[in-house]
Amino acid sequence: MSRIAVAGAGAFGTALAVALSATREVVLWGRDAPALERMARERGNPRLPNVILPDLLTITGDPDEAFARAGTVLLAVPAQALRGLLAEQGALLAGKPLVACGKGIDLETLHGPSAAIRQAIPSARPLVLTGPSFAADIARGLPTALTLACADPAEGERLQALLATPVLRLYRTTDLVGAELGGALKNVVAIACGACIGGGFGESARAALLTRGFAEMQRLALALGALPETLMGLSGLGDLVLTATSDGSRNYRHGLHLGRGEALEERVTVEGAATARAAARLGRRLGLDLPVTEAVAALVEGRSDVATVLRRLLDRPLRAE
Ligand SMILES: NC(=O)c1ccc[n+]([C@@H]2O[C@H](COP(=O)([O-])OP(=O)(O)OC[C@H]3O[C@@H](n4cnc5c(N)ncnc54)[C@H](O)[C@@H]3O)[C@@H](O)[C@H]2O)c1
Ligand SMILES: O=P(O)(O)OC[C@H](O)CO
Repeated sequence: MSRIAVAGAGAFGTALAVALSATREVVLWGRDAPALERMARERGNPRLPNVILPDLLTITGDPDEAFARAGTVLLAVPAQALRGLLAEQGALLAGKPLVACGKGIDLETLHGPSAAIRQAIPSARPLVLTGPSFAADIARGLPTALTLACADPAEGERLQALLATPVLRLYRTTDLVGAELGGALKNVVAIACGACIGGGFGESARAALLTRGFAEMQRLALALGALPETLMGLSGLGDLVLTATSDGSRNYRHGLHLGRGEALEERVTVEGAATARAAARLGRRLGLDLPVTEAVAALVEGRSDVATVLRRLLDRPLRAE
């Protein structure tokens, strides 16, 4: 079965469905029936302005129609919603390759998406698709390169061929933990970088935060079993560079608003907020020093403000790099 189902009809799920439906049979499934009817009628998604949904793309709210005949399912829901989705649709998703496209750590279990899949649906085979990519760029057919992680090299190669397009270039790895942690943790550092610019501390300070934040990403990911080279690739450094320097990123913009003391955007997915709290808990559990992560956790929990957390970072004892 070469049919691909995409679960989650937000910006990213829709963008992936648009990109893949040029050459594959794709069905896009979501949970919000009125929004899906509107998308099917108007051939558009308000989260992706000016993108026309191809006629060949099937849009449905019926899980049976979406998943029963699908050979591969892409899971494009926010990290805090993944466990719920897996619990609801477990019977239809059993035994299939499930490609996690979300970027975050579950706040309750402290699991990344591959462990969440393994725990909820033991017969499913988890993969991770991650890397620097704005949904709008993918949907418009702009060139993009991502990491596809799969524990089984043969299955990874098969899925790489299935999901790559002439403009969506996929690199393979077997390091699921490294790929998913790079994608999750860069959102935390992006909030820090946005807050730095929003607070008026300048681009030199942002470069320092990006670099020291990356050191933390590596520290935590390696402690959890990731390979160093994965963090140096698209899913880690690559995505960090995009997300921590562009106000196209919702995480970076969240930081900008925090730094400026402005109202936060409503009904916008900001994965780094919950993931900062989850990563801080993991770091404390493992006895790791994660000062940037702790600073972002304090900001998003409202325990501190940008000037105070920056002062605290600067006042840390001097040390070797
Ligand atoms: N937007 C991007 O540029 C982009 C790029 C790469 C990765 N991602 C990742 O993709 C994930 C989704 O982000 P997005 O941009 O699509 O967010 P979004 O806010 O645009 O959409 C999220 C969608 O998930 C749906 N959803 C939530 N809980 C659900 C559930 N239990 N069952 C079914 N659907 C559910 C919502 O209805 C919504 O349609 C995030 O983890 C994000 O980090 C996004
Ligand atoms: O808008 P953001 O901050 O969720 O970032 C989107 C993608 O993850 C960038 O690779």
